[in-house]
Amino acid sequence: MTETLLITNAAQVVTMKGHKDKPATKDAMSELDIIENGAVFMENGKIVAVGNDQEICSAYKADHHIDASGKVVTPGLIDPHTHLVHSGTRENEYAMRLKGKTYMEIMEAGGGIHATTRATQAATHEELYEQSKKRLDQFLLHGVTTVEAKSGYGLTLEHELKQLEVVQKLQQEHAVDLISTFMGAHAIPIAEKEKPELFVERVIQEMIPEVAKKKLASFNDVFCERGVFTPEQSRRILEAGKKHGLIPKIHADEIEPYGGAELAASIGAISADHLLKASEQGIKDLAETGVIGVLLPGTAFFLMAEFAEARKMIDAGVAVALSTDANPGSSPTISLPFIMNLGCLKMGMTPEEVLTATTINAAYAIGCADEAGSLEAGKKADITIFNVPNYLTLSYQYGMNHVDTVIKAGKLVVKGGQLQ
Ligand SMILES: N=CN[C@@H](CCC(=O)O)C(=O)O
Ligand SMILES: [Zn+2]
Repeated sequence: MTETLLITNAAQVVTMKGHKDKPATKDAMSELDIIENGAVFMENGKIVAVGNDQEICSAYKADHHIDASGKVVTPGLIDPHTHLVHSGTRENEYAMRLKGKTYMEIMEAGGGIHATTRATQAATHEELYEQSKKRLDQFLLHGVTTVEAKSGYGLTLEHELKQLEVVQKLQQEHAVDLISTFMGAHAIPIAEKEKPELFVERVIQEMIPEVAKKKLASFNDVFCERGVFTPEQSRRILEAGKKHGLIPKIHADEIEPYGGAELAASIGAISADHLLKASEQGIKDLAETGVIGVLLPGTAFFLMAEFAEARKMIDAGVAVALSTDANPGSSPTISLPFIMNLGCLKMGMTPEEVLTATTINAAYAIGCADEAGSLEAGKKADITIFNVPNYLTLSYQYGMNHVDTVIKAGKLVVKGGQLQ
């Protein structure tokens, strides 16, 4: 039986169309394709037509209607970098940092990622599932319909698989679409601190082949940072992933310039993430090779660090995407709309650019732009309706949740700001 739904009378429909083959760069990041007094018709979970209200309403009849008068319709937002599946919180470390300890000092003393690894290792599959499901519900309530999720708090084959299996189960059972990334190289376990090479070999020989065999991830990510994985170790881990069909991603140049952006460009990564301290050469390399810069301003905000140079990157031709980096240590938030505020206020981006960075460019950063990230015929009917009169208000009023309605694959999943 066909299921049809029509959104009518929207103050603005932001389609984001026109970025078919590649992410938006430079001026194209400001091309939103806005339809005033717009409408969207969808059938069986897919978008059929987007256009002016009168045209669409006279051409299509639907079983269900949503009146979007006075509201803004956008593609469902996409978060391309999260550490969704984990156990526990680290507010104690937050208090330590407020007194002057640094993120890396806390990690070197056995806290940080190690603390969350202990908690995640101790948690059962069911416990991790329940905690992560609650976070996904919150993402949905904030207008996000696709979320990338990394492992990396297991650090043994058994516990990395456990995290990835939770992602897989959530993908099957939750409305939000999940894209899975293996990140066994998130930290060197404390017990192996003196023999990092043994751990690198274990990631390469033991973990990557098993993750690939079980088809539990699409991407392979490494924390390339002084005191964690060197550029040379990172390269080996990412090359090994490539041999098993895992596409490289890199946590690059977060704390200091370390050649992460350069490595991302030379190895053909789909994205380089963080980039707070990316070098001039690194930015140039990303632009030339088309590696997407996934910027995480919530992390700079929460770690009280300098923000990534988004303006410089966009002007240099880097395709920029934005993400929450949702995790318990460096960015405990799920609010992608707040990240949009930070993009404008702290990184020199425009309201148009932050919308591009959380829709179509975010989709490209996790390889799903063929079916998400814009409102175009044939794509999944993933749609967010904001209770604001125009898109500018989204990045103007900050720290507020304006989400009214979310439609996922043609189904109403949030109505009046409430989960259905
Ligand atoms: N920097 C490395 N990984 C995460 C933080 C993980 C944590 O602190 O638990 C990040 O992207 O910020
Ligand atoms: Zn991260």
